[in-house]
Amino acid sequence: MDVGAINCLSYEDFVSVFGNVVERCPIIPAAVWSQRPFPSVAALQAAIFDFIDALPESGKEGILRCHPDLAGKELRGGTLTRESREEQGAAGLDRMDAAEVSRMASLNAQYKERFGFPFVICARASDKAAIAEQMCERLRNAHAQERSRAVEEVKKICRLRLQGLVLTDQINKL
Ligand SMILES: NC(=O)N[C@H]1NC(=O)NC1=O
Repeated sequence: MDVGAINCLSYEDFVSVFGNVVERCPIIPAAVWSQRPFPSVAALQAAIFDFIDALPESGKEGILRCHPDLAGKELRGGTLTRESREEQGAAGLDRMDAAEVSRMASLNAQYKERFGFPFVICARASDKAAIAEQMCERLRNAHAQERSRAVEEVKKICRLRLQGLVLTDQINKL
């Protein structure tokens, strides 16, 4: 799909195509649809990022709370979104031994206890060993610093999901 086709979408179709570029937050594409026509796919992405940046801190934390745990019960139960399942699979999180699963569960729990939202990282840009390391490291961050770090990861995930949905020639480049 190119930017011309994107600009022709009804809001129902737009939300159906872009509804999960931010995990389980279809309100974001539903909100930015009214800014069309977008001059480029990069402009669509910028509108999504601006919407996120304009949210109060509680709204940003709300977005983080829409993310499933990494290697958590949703992965085991098969209830992840398609995008999340593919990303967690790409990082090898669906192929962990019992010790790795239990370490990840303990880090997820410590992180949630400390910050009140789940650990979020762009799994496609990482792997299971690096993710566990990052969890340990980021657990030491201050709350506000960690919230903005996690939102940056949401944007990385969004960029890759958008890329997967659009053509990547000049005008559509991100
Ligand atoms: N918790 C978390 O980071 N979840 C996500 N990361 C990612 O790349 N896809 C997700 O669903």
